[in-house]
Amino acid sequence: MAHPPSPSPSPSPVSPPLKDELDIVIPTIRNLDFLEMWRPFFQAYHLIIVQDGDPTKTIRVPDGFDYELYNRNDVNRILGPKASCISFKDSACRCFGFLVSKKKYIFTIDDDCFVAKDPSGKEINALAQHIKNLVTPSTPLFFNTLYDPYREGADFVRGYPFSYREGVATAISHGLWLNIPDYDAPTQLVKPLERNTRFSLSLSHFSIISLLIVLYVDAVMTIPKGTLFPMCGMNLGFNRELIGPAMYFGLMGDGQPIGRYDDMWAGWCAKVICDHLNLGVKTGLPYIWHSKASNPFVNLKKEYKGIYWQEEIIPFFQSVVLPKECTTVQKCYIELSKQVKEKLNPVDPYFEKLADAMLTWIEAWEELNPPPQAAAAAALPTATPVKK
Ligand SMILES: O=c1ccn([C@@H]2O[C@H](COP(=O)(O)OP(=O)(O)O[C@H]3O[C@@H](CO)[C@H](O)[C@H]3O)[C@@H](O)[C@H]2O)c(=O)[nH]1
Ligand SMILES: [Mn+2]
Repeated sequence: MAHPPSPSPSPSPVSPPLKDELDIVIPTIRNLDFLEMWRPFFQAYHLIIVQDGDPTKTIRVPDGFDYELYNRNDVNRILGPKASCISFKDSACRCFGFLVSKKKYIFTIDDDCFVAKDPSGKEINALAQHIKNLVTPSTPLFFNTLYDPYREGADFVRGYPFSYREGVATAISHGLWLNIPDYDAPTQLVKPLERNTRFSLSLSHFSIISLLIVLYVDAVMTIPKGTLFPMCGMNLGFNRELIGPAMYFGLMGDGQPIGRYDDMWAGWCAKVICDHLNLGVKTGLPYIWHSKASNPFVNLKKEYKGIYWQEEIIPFFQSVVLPKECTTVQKCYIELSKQVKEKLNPVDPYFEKLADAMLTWIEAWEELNPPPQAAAAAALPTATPVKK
């Protein structure tokens, strides 16, 4: 008789992907009860919480999470005068978490973003999808009409050059949102009730049910080289080793003439640099459920200058040419800062301040993230987080 099959060894518990190579960065002004819903997906990972606003306020973090928390006093203590480049009273403060992290990957999420469900009703593990997006190549050089060719069940279509099929390394994974889409204030004002949901039923005339099938698009696509995009920071993953120094969220909020363009600024700078360094940016899955409709009138006050400035900022980024000597993100960023100062200063003196802050950011980045050989030599003091 054939030997009965030996019982397969009980599968070792699968370790969450990139568990020790990824930090989750959360900017916050409120208690982090939202983490309860994310617990199954986030608990295995280290969190970096950047507390904005009043540092004397205590932020409640649910038990069982491994985290370090930084408030404004910590930012000032760790960066000294360089703290001037980290925004106050704006979600832009999140980039401090990118600075102090020591991991290869970052996932950043807002505290009013919850677990969404896909059309089958299954809960979406947004973190796992970002990881998939980041560890598979991008295709910025030639558009694949079946979108992500590396996805299960897809591939490159006929006519897609084989010489391009290896793709390029993916630097950024940009996720989307159900319920409250990331609209600017004017759009939010004119469409106060619009929700991006799988569907919503509205009864009219008691007999007709109109299904508002709004956008759950089951796709991940690479943003083509040479094309900018509006990067939203609320559901965003990136490879910190590939593009980290470009993920500066600018000077926003308190004391600044503009707010809520932090992620946009970072996205425009990062995309121009990704294009120059042949790195990829993806957008699409995963979706999160965005719950908070921030006050459009307050938002309008913060973002109105950005709404007309961007009509000059976008042509600037579209015209940026980075010299071939710019072979690292830092060199690209320093060159970009020079061009910002020269070409955007006529738009508003704010851009001279922003260009200087971009340089301060790079100095801070290099101080906290020295290249390995320099670190060994200098054994620089690293950030001493509030360990919990
Ligand atoms: O002064 C502040 C205000 C907020 N935060 C934290 O930042 C995120 C986003 O804040 P919130 O969700 O309240 O505001 P939204 O209008 O929905 O944000 C959208 O606009 C972008 C702003 O740049 C943002 O990425 C989008 O989600 C929350 O975690 C707040 O706690 C803060 O740190 N400081
Ligand atoms: Mn929000």
